[in-house]
Amino acid sequence: MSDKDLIESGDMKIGWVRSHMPVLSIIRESFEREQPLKGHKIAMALHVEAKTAALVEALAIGGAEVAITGCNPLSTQDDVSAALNTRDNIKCYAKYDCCSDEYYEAIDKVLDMKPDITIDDGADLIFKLHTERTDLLPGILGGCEETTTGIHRLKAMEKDGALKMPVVAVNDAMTKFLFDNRYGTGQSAWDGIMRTTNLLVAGKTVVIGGYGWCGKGVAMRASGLGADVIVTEIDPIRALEARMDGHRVMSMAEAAKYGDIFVTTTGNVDILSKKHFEVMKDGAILANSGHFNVEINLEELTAMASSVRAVRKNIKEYNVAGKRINVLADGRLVNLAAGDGHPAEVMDMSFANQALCVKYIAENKLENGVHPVPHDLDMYVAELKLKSMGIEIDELEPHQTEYMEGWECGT
Ligand SMILES: NC(=O)c1ccc[n+]([C@@H]2O[C@H](COP(=O)([O-])OP(=O)(O)OC[C@H]3O[C@@H](n4cnc5c(N)ncnc54)[C@H](O)[C@@H]3O)[C@@H](O)[C@H]2O)c1
Ligand SMILES: N[C@@H](CCSC[C@H]1O[C@@H](n2cnc3c(=O)[nH]cnc32)[C@H](O)[C@@H]1O)C(=O)O
Repeated sequence: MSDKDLIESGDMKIGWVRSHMPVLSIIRESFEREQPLKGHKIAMALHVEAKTAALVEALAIGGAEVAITGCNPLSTQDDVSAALNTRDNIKCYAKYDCCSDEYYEAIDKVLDMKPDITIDDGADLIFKLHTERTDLLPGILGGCEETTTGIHRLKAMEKDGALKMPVVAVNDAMTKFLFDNRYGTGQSAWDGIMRTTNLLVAGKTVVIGGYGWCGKGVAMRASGLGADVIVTEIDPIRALEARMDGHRVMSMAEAAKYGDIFVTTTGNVDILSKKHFEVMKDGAILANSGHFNVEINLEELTAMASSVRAVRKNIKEYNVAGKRINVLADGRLVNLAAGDGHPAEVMDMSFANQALCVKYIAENKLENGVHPVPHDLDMYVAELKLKSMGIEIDELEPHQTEYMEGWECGT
């Protein structure tokens, strides 16, 4: 594609999602009027695709200078990256399928702007700031973190006394994880798997590793598509939830024998490894929708395989003792590396939280450590979303408040 065609294609994608992100649009309009980010420099490492571009535009329109790169070597859409580079006060360094060196070089380039605010998805920028770029830490007002695993990583740093900046845990806003992780991953993981394989889900046995917010969504949609769902867990409560939601629950050692399609959503390593590959059926399909490329142990699978070949775009077939094991998108997030990521209406709420939290960091002096998203911001996003959907809800009447708060008439 020529540069002109790339930019045109990126602009079209951004225009489409912008018109389906009403909450972010309202925030963008207020940012344009009030310029709350004037003079701020924002460094970002997020999936560079159209919804992220809509967030980047809102921040730049709010007065900020923005530099962005990817947070996953396979999720960047080069047309969106090209379109972003035509905008004032925005520089994008992300490139699809970059090698590891290029990936980390781009993170350095973003940090070269000397940001005062960061936005991460997986804590790559913050990790770099605390290792090779510590000279920049005194200039940092704070950062935002988009995802569950990033927050685990930051809380571990905080516990060790290693976290030297404030970070807002955007993932933990209710208007983020209850919708993005559950309904977003629930839909987009299946979108990625179905468009990549062009196979039927109905009648298949689907094994979901992990029954957290992502796992619940992926399992719920698999059931809806007609699959027989098996869940694996390490947490007894979540295992019980899965069972009572109607799924079978067992160990992965057992489930590995039955699965036609496996989807990992744990944020943990080695959910699928040698002992599982050994007992899998011929033709099993493996996808990850959790974290980086660590949930499926591809090193072990490669070592076991007599041959590996590409059988379709984003599908590699490993021949293991005469059985074919198919891995989607090199074990990276199937919804982003083999699809377009979450639906726009879901990212609308996630990125509304990001925009409001960036403003919150710009306007408040926060202590070093991991901070929750302020409850009123979370509620504001929910209210705007409901309004954009044309939904009205009831309000407590004074006597109902009195009843709920009193103890005299409780029986
Ligand atoms: N694909 C996406 O777009 C997307 C969206 C949101 C979050 N994520 C990522 O997905 C992962 C899960 O996020 P979440 O919000 O669902 O987290 P969560 O903490 O709610 O759920 C993770 C679940 O995995 C379980 N688990 C951990 N180790 C396990 C093991 N060895 N076997 C079986 N289960 C195990 C945990 O008990 C937990 O119930 C994180 O890495 C997060 O960053 C991806
Ligand atoms: N960067 C790591 C960490 C997981 S990304 C998971 C996050 O991606 C976010 N996400 C999912 N879909 C999209 C999208 O379409 N655009 C931007 N971000 C997305 C979502 O909010 C979730 O918390 C990795 O690539 O493996």
